[in-house]
Amino acid sequence: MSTADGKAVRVALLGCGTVGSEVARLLTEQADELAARAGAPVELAGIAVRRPDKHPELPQHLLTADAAALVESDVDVIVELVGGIEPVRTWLLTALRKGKSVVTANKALLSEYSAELSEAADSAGADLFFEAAVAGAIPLLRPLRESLAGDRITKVMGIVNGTTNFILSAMDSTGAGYAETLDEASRLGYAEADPTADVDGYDAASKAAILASLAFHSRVTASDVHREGISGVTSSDIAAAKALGRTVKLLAICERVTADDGTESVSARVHPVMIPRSHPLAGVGGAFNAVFVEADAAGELMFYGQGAGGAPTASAVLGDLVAVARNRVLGGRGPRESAHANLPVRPMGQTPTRYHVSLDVADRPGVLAQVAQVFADHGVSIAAVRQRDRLSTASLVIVTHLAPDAALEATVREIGKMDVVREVVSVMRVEGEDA
Ligand SMILES: NC(=O)C1=CN([C@@H]2O[C@H](COP(=O)(O)OP(=O)(O)OC[C@H]3O[C@@H](n4cnc5c(N)ncnc54)[C@H](O)[C@@H]3O)[C@@H](O)[C@H]2O)C=CC1
Ligand SMILES: N[C@@H](CC=O)C(=O)O
Ligand code: NA
Repeated sequence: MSTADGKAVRVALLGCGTVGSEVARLLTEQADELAARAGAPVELAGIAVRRPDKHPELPQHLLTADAAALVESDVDVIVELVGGIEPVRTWLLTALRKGKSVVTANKALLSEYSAELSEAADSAGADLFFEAAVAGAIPLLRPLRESLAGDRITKVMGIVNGTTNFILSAMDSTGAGYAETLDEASRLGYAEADPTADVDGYDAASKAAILASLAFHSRVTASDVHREGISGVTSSDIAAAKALGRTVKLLAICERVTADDGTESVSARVHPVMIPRSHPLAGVGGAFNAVFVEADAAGELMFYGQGAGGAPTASAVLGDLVAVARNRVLGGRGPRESAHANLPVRPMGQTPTRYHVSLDVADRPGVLAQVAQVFADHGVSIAAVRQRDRLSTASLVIVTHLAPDAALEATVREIGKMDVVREVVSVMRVEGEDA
């Protein structure tokens, strides 16, 4: 299997859809360049697809529907671009246990099974690389794992799902409808095979789990991540945000939280937020992704670029493939995963957040005081209040200071039941402003 003797690095490509077809194209078109960079030819030895008869454009002698057999064949590296958990998990474990390296973009799999996959890679001395799994083309996982390995990361926050950002950007700028924008995102190759993974926040939650694990040297799985998608974001929310000079984004937020007694935990969450239109994340449109990283010594860093689509994602896959090939040529392997800190995950209810609450209330003396009292009863401090009168109704906008999320949720629940409250127009968490 070793290629230290200068033999070609033989690659099995599993899946040749939106991303896989671009990987196959780049591997073929840039064969000479890649060989020069890797130190040996990087040879496409086989391509597994569900229906080989549907791919007249691909070299027919390489095609197979039997991915398991291709994994077992004489190949050095598996590039997995099929997606989903099984049978992919079994294929990749088989490959790793036989010492074959793996490059994958499969965040759904990694966010639940990275411990098992990394252990298999470690035991066999193989590489397991997945830069394409988070924020597509943007080099983000390698900087977290390698460049920032000597620093102490405190926060990773950003837009990590292109499909939902594409939809929210369109709703904000043109007022376009939700369904038509989602169809367009699927047509452009941004959405997952089942787009509910995007709109319900599962895809972003998987990415948050991968980011939190790497940033905080701990094991965070997708099921540890608090998840809310964008299907509940209404035109009232967008309008309420606009009226206050804010916009709505779906963010993944991973934080190191230090309790009063000094103990540390990790908070990982995905939900829609209002951010000021002047915030750098507010200007990130379409399927672009952007991620802020805060570290003790480095300060603030921002990573920006194309987070979805065939060619951008293929760029990250090819980068990993060249790294794996180089390691094969030199006879070593790349940096391992580190989960030594083993920090616990903090429940969402105990995570400090801030809320924006927009209400229509009866325009009578004392109503504002009654509403404010409910916040006080739950220990929630108000940062700003704005009131506008409209005939017998007043529109009230309240922004809180930081408070445990459970206290904020309970406050909003109680306010919704008050007689003087005609309608709870919009409730959303706020980020990117001084608390
Ligand atoms: N499309 C995008 O923008 C991005 C996708 N990803 C990830 O990349 C992976 C692939 O995504 P896409 O290319 O969009 O998917 P896709 O649906 O376009 O392609 C999937 C490919 O897998 C093949 N396949 C499915 N079942 C198979 C089986 N049992 N045996 C052999 N081949 C099989 C299909 O024939 C197809 O060629 C997924 O894990 C996805 O989450 C990651 C980042 C961005
Ligand atoms: N469906 C994903 C693709 C990239 O990971 C997205 O929309 O971001
Ligand atoms: Na990336």
